[in-house]
Amino acid sequence: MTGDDVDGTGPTQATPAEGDAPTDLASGITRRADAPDSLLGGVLAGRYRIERRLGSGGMGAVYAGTHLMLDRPIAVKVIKPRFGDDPGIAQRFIQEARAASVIAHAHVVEITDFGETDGGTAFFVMERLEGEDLAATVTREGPLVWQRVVHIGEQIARALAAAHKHGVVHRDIKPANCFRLTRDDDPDYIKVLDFGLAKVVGGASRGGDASLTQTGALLGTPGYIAPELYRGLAADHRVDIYALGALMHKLLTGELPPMRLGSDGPSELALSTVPPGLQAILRRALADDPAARYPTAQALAADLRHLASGTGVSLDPGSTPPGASGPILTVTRDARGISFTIGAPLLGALLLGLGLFAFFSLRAGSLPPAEPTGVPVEPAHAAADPGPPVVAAAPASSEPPPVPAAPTELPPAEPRSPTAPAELPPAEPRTAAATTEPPTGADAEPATAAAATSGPDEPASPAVSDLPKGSPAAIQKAIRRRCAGAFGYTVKLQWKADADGRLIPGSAKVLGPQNNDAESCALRQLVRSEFAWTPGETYTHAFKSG
Ligand SMILES: Nc1ncnc2c1ncn2[C@@H]1O[C@H](COP(=O)(O)OP(=O)(O)OP(=O)(O)O)[C@@H](O)[C@H]1O
Repeated sequence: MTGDDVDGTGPTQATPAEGDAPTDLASGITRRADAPDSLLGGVLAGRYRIERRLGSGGMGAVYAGTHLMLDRPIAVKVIKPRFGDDPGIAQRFIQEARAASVIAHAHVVEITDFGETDGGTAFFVMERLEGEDLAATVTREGPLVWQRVVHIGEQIARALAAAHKHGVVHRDIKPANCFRLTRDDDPDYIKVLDFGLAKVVGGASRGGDASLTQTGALLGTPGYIAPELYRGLAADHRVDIYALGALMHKLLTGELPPMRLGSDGPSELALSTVPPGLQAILRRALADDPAARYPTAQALAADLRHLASGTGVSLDPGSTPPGASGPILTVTRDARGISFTIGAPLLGALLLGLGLFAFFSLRAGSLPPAEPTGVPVEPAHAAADPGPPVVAAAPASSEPPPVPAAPTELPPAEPRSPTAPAELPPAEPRTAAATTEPPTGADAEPATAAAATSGPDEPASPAVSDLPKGSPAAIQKAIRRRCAGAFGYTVKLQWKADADGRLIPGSAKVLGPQNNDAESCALRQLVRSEFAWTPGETYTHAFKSG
């Protein structure tokens, strides 16, 4: 919930012409009535006055309004016009709103109404919250003290536990979808937003009448997506547990989890001020193998509660904190916190073709195959490839997961990334060294600053206009900042971008023998970066630092 406009159109604050009478949008069939900005000043469904726009995200815009009869503040999420061309999207939007509305939990935003205008614009009505989302909090305040993170994490875990009991998997847990408000003197009271809505967007992007049962896409926000989804394996509610682990990591360190929570990883340093009990919780939530993860959000909430109350963390017997099996993947994400989807067949072909998941395959040899448990999220490749998954699914956990009330499935999707425009040049390996565009990730700094740090050893720059957001120069800047003390010679890096312009996990490598701390540090910074590049590009970059 960043409020950023992912379409690049910018949040519009248009108001109706002066003197305009309120429009009853429930009876309005015209496109004008359904265009989001024309909602301002109107009355939706005969009872909700729409007053101002709070922000917009990937699938819709959110407006502040008032329930006219009850004189009560409300917020309305209205589907975006571009989804209006999909005949099924409004139906799915409402289905998800209906599913989310039954969760009824203190830490889940309350959905009080939903519907569709005659013009086909779907909407749902929520309680209006006063505060900000956690993305805004961490951007403004930086890393939070661990006690706050434990408190916040426990509330989200409880919300997830309630949702999972109803068969609802969130699929897009991230700071932007967790709203922070003050309640009963608690300034960190959390309400989770947008349950199940990632699924709706995924189904929409194929166009036509995609149904809830269609599969074939990987949904979520890079950095928060569980490894089993990347592998195209059967997945379940534990993808939410992984995402919550990533969210807590982000709140604690300001960064997404590294590729692995190895003993010498940068995250170890980042987490060094965190109590060992919390580190163990994070490793277990972020376990690469879902079976090593918390089996339920309830179990995660219980451990967070134990930690908060000083009674220690009660890890299940036999479930080793998965320090050696921490998250393998950290994937780039857009700095504006925008969700996107990756077409799984394409991703799979890339990964297989390039051999980038050799590491996964090696690890998978030690994993016994098993059926997924709990609320299923269908594998990303299911529609395109009905054969067995490349890597065995995780074994069932010792603790029974909640019984799903209504299994949810993953609909197909196309990338939502705004950073992969169609007009970008075709993919061809190249070397890049400078940019005039600002990087888009957490390490973002002004391009001029990045360019200023470009050393004499950098390869010749291509046409500046060719360079995408998140250039090698920006990477260099970020790496220098993080690893500067260890450098003193030339480091050569290579990495590849996927079809959405995101770094392909495992593609980043140091050219030549990687045998020292500086190279390791540079590599880690690269794979943890949140930049985006031209889709399909291979990049090589050499620079001197120190
Ligand atoms: N119930 C609510 N009460 C108050 N403000 C809200 C509520 N729901 C959302 N908002 C505000 O509306 C803004 C836009 O919400 P929206 O869900 O469209 O953003 P997003 O999470 O970035 O989008 P998406 O999840 O679709 O990618 C949020 O940043 C938040 O400030």
